[in-house]
Amino acid sequence: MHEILSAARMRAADQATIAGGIPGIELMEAAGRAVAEAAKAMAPDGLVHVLCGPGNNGGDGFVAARLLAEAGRPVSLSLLGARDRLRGDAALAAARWTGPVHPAGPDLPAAALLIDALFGVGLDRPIEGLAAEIVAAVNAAPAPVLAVDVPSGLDADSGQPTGPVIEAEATVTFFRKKPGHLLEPGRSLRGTLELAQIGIADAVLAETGIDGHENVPALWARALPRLTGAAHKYTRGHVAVVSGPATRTGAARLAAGAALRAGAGLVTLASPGSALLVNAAHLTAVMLARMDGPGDLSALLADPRYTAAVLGPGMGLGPEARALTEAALAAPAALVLDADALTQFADDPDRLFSAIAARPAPVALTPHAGEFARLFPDLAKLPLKTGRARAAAERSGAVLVLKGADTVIAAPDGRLAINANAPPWLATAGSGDVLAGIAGGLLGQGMPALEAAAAAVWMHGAAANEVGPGLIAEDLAPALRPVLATLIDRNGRRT
Ligand SMILES: NC(=O)C1=CN([C@@H]2O[C@H](COP(=O)(O)OP(=O)(O)OC[C@H]3O[C@@H](n4cnc5c(N)ncnc54)[C@H](OP(=O)(O)O)[C@@H]3O)[C@@H](O)[C@H]2O)[C@@H](O)CC1
Ligand SMILES: [K+]
Repeated sequence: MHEILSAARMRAADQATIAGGIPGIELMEAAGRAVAEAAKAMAPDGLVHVLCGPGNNGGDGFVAARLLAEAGRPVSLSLLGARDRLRGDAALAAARWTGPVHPAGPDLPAAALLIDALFGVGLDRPIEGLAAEIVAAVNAAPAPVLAVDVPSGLDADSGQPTGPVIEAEATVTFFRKKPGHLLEPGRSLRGTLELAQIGIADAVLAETGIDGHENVPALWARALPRLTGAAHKYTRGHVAVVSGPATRTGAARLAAGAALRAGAGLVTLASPGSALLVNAAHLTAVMLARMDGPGDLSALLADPRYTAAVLGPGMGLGPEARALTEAALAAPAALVLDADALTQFADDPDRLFSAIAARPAPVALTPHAGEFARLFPDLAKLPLKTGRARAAAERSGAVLVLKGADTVIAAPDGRLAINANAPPWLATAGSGDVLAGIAGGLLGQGMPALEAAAAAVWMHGAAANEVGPGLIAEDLAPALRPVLATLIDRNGRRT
């Protein structure tokens, strides 16, 4: 249920189902029924006004209107375009509606609920003219809006509005979610999301292919590190985190604390001598090692007990900092490269990618949009965030975590997950440092790279939801405890 389908793949799934012998009108009846049920739950009484468009999205609206009326609800319906121009299943659905069909316009009745069945995945250009006036009127109306499939005006693949767009309280979509339900601003515009099954068999996915998955624990829970009775701290991995200079140490400490909370057995902060005292003053369970330059870091990481290293948070730019990252790339440990450790390669991204290709252990890159554009200037122009992440993972040979409110995680082999559990209060100073630390902690326990990165992003969002508004980055690592408790039981077994 967590696969994601583009608009084109969703159309292919509809068509394959219809070709397999299930009439399209049956799918539409099921879709309309799901919308009618959602409408009843949202507005238990009062008038429901259904706005129907000229295609099959409008057809779903006709079905929902009929079923609500049959259930005794007051319903009114308006249609954008002429009734005699409806085609196929939409025409069939309209023929079963016996109530009046009003011409759609910006004058809306005082309703308890508005159903937006104007445009679905068939939208292929910006909404304008009369339809745009209707969208504005719907958004200004006091009644909540239930969108059919996608809020009208939203591009189902990118999550971007194509122009005027409906702001919905809730959306009912069919068979599988579309990327635009999870990518911002689509995720905000669709309100709460309900996924309804309408008679399309799961087996059709083998034919259509998928565009990725929603990032949910089912994707990676089985790859979580397993704690056995025989576990001791040395079997749980040892993570090195590279500290910045004396005036910029907090970011690395945030990452180190998060790596420990994520389950790494040992975490060592590799600190320049000049920053040892300030780091020492703040550390307890995290250990401290003096590291004055790339030679020291190479010597430290040559010890195979170091299973992962995290570089970037607070690290700084310039040749010395870059030499540290080069040293880590040449070491055997798995790596998380974040922030400055990425920007260090802006002048020569191919140097980073060839170093990644030459090392056996995995690398996760965790850029935000700005850092991404420095490493992948051409890919940053691709229209879809999913396409940007996928292409960058393929080029770099690393697991790519393209951060944001809608973080996309992609592997070089094409696997991709869109994360959708991050609350807005996670956008705060130091939040990214904690994410890098969680990813390092999971990689250090031997979790495969895509799974570790996806799990880290999800846990980060879940921890932020535990904390709630007012969160500061220091709150995140402690909040991993209740999050981990939902994933790993007291016997160390994955739940
Ligand atoms: N049997 C099935 O397949 C099932 C489909 N299902 C449902 O169908 C939906 C997809 O239906 P769809 O493909 O007919 O497209 P839809 O979103 O209704 O819009 C296309 C219409 O709008 C028009 N148009 C487009 N853009 C426009 C614009 N900016 N401004 C103005 N007009 C514009 C375009 O006309 P055009 O002018 O381009 O000829 C066309 O008439 C899907 O989201 C789901 O809800 C479910 O019931 C399950 C079974
Ligand atoms: K719609």
